Amino acid sequence: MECLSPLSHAVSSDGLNHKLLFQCGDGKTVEAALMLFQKPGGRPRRTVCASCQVGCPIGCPFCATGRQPLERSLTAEEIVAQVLYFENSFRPPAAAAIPRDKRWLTNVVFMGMGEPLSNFENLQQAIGFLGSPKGLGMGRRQLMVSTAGLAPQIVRFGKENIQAELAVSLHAADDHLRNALVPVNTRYPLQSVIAACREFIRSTGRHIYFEYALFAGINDSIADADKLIQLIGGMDCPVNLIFGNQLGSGGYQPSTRAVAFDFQKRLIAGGIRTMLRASRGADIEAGCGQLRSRWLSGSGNPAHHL
Ligand SMILES: C[S@@+](CC[C@H](N)C(=O)[O-])C[C@H]1O[C@@H](n2cnc3c(N)ncnc32)[C@H](O)[C@@H]1O
Ligand code: SF4
Repeated sequence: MECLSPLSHAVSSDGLNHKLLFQCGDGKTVEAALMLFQKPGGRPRRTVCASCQVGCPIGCPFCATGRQPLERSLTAEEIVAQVLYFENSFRPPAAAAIPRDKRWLTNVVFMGMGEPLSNFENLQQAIGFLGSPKGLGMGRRQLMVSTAGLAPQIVRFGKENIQAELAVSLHAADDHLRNALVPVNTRYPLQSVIAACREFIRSTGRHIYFEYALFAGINDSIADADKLIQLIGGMDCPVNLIFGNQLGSGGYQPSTRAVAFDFQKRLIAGGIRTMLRASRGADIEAGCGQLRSRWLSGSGNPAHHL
C-alpha cells in the first residue's frame, strides 16, 4: 500500500503551480507543491516543494504551517513519496515523449510544512535516496533544504556532508525582530546561527543561501537592509528576497515592489548578491500549510478533491 494518498489538488490559473494535499497511513495530512518554470532560452525547471513534518514546532506568525502545532515528523518514506507522486503520476501529457526511465523532475526543495532539520535522520535518508542512482539520481545542486536556523543542526549538516544545498530563513537581522518573526531565535540567536553558518562554510567549502521574506512595514526598511549588510557582509552568500505571502488575515502584507527594489538595491550597494523572487501561485495560496488549514477547517477552497 502507498504510504500517502492524494486527497485534494489545487492548480494556479496559469497552470504552473500545483498543490497536493496527501493523507498519510494514520490519517494525518500533509501538503506538497509542484512549480513549473522556464526562463526564455533556459531549460525547463520542474521543482517539487516537499514537507518534512505534520505541522511545525517553530510557530512563525506569518506562516500558515506555523499556526498548526507539530503532530509528528514524517518518515523518510513519506518524504520521498511526495516527490515520487509528482515524478510518477503527474508528468503531463506534453512530456510523454520523455522515456519513463529518465527523471522528469529537475529539483526538490524542502520548503514545505515543518522544520527539516528537526527531522534530521529521516531527511538525510530521503536525500540519500533522491540523490542515489537507484533513486532519482539528483545532484547536490538540485536539492535544497531550508531551515529556520537550528544552529547545531546546521553544523551537523555540514559535518555529515549531506548532498543538498542549505538555505537559512533569516527574515530579520536583529534579535528583537527575529524573536518575533522566527521564534526559535530566542533559543538560537542570530550570532549563533551566523557562527553555525560560518562553520558550515568552513567544513564544506560551500556557501549558504539566506532567505528573506519582505513584509510591509515590518522588516523592509533601508535600516533593516543595513543591518543585514552588517550581519552577513563578507560571507559571500547570496540572499533570496521574496515577497511575503499574505495569509487570510493578520498583519503580514507583502512589501510593495518599489520598497522591495529599494531594499535589494541597498543590499547590492553593500556588496551582497541578491535575487528578488516573485511570489508564485497566489490564487492557490502559495504558502505551504494553507491548503491543509482550509481542509482542516472545512472551509471552501479552490482545490479539486480527489
Ligand atoms: C515553509 S518554510 C519550511 C522550511 C523551514 N521551516 C524554514 O522556515 O526555512 C520555507 C520558507 O517559506 C517561508 N515562508 C513561510 N511563510 C511565508 C509567507 N507567508 N511569506 C513568505 N515566505 C514564507 C519561510 O520563512 C521559509 O523561508
Ligand atoms: S516558516 Fe518554517 S519554521 Fe516557521 S512555522 Fe513555517 S514551516 Fe515552521
